[in-house]
Amino acid sequence: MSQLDRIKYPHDLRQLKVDDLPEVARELREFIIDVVSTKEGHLGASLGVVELTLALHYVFNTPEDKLIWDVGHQAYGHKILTGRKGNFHTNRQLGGVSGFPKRDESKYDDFGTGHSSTSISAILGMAIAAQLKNMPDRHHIAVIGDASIASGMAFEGLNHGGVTDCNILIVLNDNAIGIDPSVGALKKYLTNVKKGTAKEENIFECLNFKYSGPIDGHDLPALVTELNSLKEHSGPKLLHVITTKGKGLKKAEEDQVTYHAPGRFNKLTGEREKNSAEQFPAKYQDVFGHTIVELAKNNDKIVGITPAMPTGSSLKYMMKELPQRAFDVGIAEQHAVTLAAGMTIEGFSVFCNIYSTFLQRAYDQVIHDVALQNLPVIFCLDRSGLVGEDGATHHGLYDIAYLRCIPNLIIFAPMNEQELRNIMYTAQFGLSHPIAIRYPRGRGVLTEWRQPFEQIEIGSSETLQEGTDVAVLSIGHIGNSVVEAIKEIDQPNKVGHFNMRFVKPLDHSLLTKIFEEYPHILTVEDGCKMGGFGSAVLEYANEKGFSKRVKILGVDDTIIGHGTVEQLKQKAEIDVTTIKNQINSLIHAQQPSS
Ligand SMILES: Cc1ncc(C[n+]2csc(CCOP(=O)(O)OP(=O)(O)O)c2C)c(N)n1
Ligand SMILES: CC(=O)[C@@H](O)[C@H](O)COP(=O)(O)O
Ligand SMILES: [Mg+2]
Repeated sequence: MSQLDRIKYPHDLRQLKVDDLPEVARELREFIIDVVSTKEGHLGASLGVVELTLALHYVFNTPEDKLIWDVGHQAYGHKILTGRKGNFHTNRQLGGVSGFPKRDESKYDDFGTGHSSTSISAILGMAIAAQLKNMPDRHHIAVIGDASIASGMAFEGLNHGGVTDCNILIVLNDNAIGIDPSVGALKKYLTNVKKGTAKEENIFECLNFKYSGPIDGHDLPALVTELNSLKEHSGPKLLHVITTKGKGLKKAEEDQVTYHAPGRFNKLTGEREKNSAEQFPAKYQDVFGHTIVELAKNNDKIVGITPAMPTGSSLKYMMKELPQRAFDVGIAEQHAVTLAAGMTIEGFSVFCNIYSTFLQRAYDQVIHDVALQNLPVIFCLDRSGLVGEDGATHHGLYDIAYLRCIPNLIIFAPMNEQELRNIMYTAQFGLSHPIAIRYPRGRGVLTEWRQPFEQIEIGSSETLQEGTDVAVLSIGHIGNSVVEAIKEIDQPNKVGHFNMRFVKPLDHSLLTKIFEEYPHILTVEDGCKMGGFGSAVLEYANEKGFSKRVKILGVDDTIIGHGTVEQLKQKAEIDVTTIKNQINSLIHAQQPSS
């Protein structure tokens, strides 16, 4: 039995001598590599904090002491040491262990994470509560990365924490990289601290934190000594540790961007599995990434912005080819939106690419800084709909609902790659309103997407087929599932299919015709039902006095967890089979009386 096998919970770890810990670290790293190499997931971040994870659980009395992992993609070691080693092979799979800390999964997961930069506020909340509850001996630790600490919310937490006497320890895990290399003035400052050339005053000390470090985050005895010493100091503290993302797997250390989440790989060599069908259909993100370069080469007013996702959004192509006009602003969604607003005022066509789930953080900026001033920012919302294995924290299910209620905003969802290109082409000339273009994670449907551009009329839909009994109104990529479903039914000529394209403005003349001509109406979307596209159709029908029933297929008012996109679509009942069954049952339903 290995050392690691003997550790079911941190209590077992604490029985070991410090000298035993490096061997546990070796085994833990090997175990993470072993599982992630076949089951996939986030790799580099967890490999980088193996020693830190062991040291924290060794020194502190978890779960009585509170420990929060910012983002949580680096918490695999934590999960394995806290009762989940046996199940870890189910990581990110349907019904299995979540890829992020989750309160209902373990009492060791003190706070649910997934989105970055929340840990300092949350741990401070717990620490203030401990004071109010007269629990002076409890320790409160947040581990946060160098990219995540540069985000506004983290600063807000530090700013507050520094004027308290709370027992909090912020561990800054500095590996100089986020998913892509870290950016910004703080990154430069931290680099100077590491080189020993920072100005006299330490930024964290100025904020009233007891600063210690930088120390080598892979040196277990040093970590244990430092943490034990910090444990004796009450009040706000920050420990700066230097780690290497991907530590222990050569390829992951050498190519940290790819090995953030590398997919399957050979656990001995680190070599990634080759996917022979990698070319077509193209990923939507790449269609965006290549198209913005193509457009920007002919239009010097085009600017691209990403908050810390150059690789995920594929803005990296523009950053390489037109670096003066493509900006990675770090994990700063709020700033990204308002920055875009400012540039738009100066006459630029700004494509602000933000994952649907991360735009949630910049909601007020979308309303206050963009929509109220009717600035024609072009939002590209990647990863809309169900994203799969990242699960609940990352699904882009709410954007239609949260954007639809904002005046001035146009909302468009392409059904395929060409529609994405065409709307980008259309928007670059400057619309009279801001626009949100939502598209999913993954691949489109076309074998040839680089076709000549065509302008799209705002508010126009596309009739894919006319029918007699059921009108299916789809929005975006999920329309392709409707096409498949119609192919599978016995009487396809009874079905009309309309690719609505715009959630806002809706194609009112088409809707009127549909309500007048079709006995049954079905709407299909890959977002939440409440306030979504189907709701918009219903509101229109209600306003115009159409009393026909509208059946809405979308995601119910419930949390959808992790699994493959296909499994989750089935669970949410927006998969091809459900669509087919719904159409069939409407074909066979009685004609409504009005
Ligand atoms: C609000 C938000 N924006 C973007 C992301 C996507 N994201 C996940 S991890 C990550 C980088 C985090 O870097 P860092 O904090 O340095 O941690 P490391 O991966 O280096 O351990 C980013 C940008 C996110 N999870 N949350
Ligand atoms: C942890 C995190 O937020 C990111 O790493 C996210 O998992 C990226 O998602 P994509 O794989 O869809 O780019
Ligand atoms: Mg980092």
